[in-house]
Amino acid sequence: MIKNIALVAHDKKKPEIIAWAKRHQDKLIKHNLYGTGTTGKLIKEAVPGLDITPLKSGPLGGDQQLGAMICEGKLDILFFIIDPMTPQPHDVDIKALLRLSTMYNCVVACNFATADFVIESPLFEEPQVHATDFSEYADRSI
Ligand SMILES: O=C(CO)COP(=O)(O)O
Repeated sequence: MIKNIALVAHDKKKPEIIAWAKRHQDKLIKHNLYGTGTTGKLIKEAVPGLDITPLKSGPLGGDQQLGAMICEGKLDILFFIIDPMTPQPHDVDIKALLRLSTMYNCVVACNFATADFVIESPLFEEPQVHATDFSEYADRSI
């Protein structure tokens, strides 16, 4: 089952996500890949086999673009490697992205331990089963 997958890492985590993507390229290559601008560009340069569609850079709206994809059901898995020790100018966008991922039951990995679990899971190749139940928001327009 082909999935839509996003790869994102904060600056200090970029060398690690490049190495991680290289290590898992045989699995990633079978899916539609997206990345925030800088992360996507760096992975594409380092791992030319991976055809990543670049969005805007995170601080310039890329995180928001991913949030919009999640709302529209266009993203299945988000590898979002966060640097917890560096303040980010777009902290509100990061929070918004994590909130929407939670809301829409999108699979999210914020560190490499979880990223490994997700990519090694037998469910990685299976159709997504956890649709969000919006019945409690029936009074809202969805
Ligand atoms: O800031 C980011 C995620 O919050 C990542 O953006 P870049 O990939 O453009 O550096």
